[in-house]
Amino acid sequence: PRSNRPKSKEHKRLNTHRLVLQYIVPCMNSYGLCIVDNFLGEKLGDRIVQEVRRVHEDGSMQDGQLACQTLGQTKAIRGDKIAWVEGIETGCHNIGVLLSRIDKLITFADGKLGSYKIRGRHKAMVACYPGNGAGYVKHVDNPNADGRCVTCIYYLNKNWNAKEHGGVLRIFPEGKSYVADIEPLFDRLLLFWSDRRNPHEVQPSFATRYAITVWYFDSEERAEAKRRFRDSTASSQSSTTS
Ligand SMILES: Cc1cc(NC(=O)CCC(=O)O)nc(C)c1Br
Ligand SMILES: [Fe+3]
Repeated sequence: PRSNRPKSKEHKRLNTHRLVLQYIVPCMNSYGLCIVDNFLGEKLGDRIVQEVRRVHEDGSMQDGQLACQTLGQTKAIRGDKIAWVEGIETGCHNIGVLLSRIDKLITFADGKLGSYKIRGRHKAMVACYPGNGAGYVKHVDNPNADGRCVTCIYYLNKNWNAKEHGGVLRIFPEGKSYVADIEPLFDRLLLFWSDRRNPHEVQPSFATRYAITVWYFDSEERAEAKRRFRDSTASSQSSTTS
């Protein structure tokens, strides 16, 4: 049947173009966040879930670094375990395909997402909330102009029921009277501005909750952040040597 006929390359390219220009760009510029459901389709989505499960079961995930230093009950602050993945490691091929598909979206959108010029990104952060009721305290991804401009999160959780499992990502768009409650649903891609416009939290999760996050850099802000970092380390070295 036509439905599973392989889409021509050109056909797929036009689909991406339309998705970006008619939906993602206007949505980001109006609301500062955007949800794309059924991003890759079930087959590829399933393969990515399998790879993430193996990364988790191989024990290659470490406890996420603390969102803020609190003595004693550190576990209560960060329950998620994370692993940094480029997508070229053995057994991570499909995670690599996901990253190249998100890269294509961002490249198509370049120049139209705010006034950002995006020329690079972080490695992907594969995260797992173990479902013990842990979540993630409210925070801003990039509060001090470290260069990150867009946060992209790909969710991998089939049959997720927020009533029962919690794990909702709640975004508090700055200056708005509403909050955005986003369920971490399978094959869902979420994009939002990484700066103070989008404080967010993960509500307590009561089932295993997987997500893959990539942060894209604005070239100017990133270069400036590197300059500031170089100056600060240089000055601290000079003060120690003097
Ligand atoms: C390590 C780290 C994780 C996160 N994750 C979330 O905000 C959760 C998003 C979701 O899974 O819905 N954010 C920051 C700023 C750092 Br750093
Ligand atoms: Fe975050």
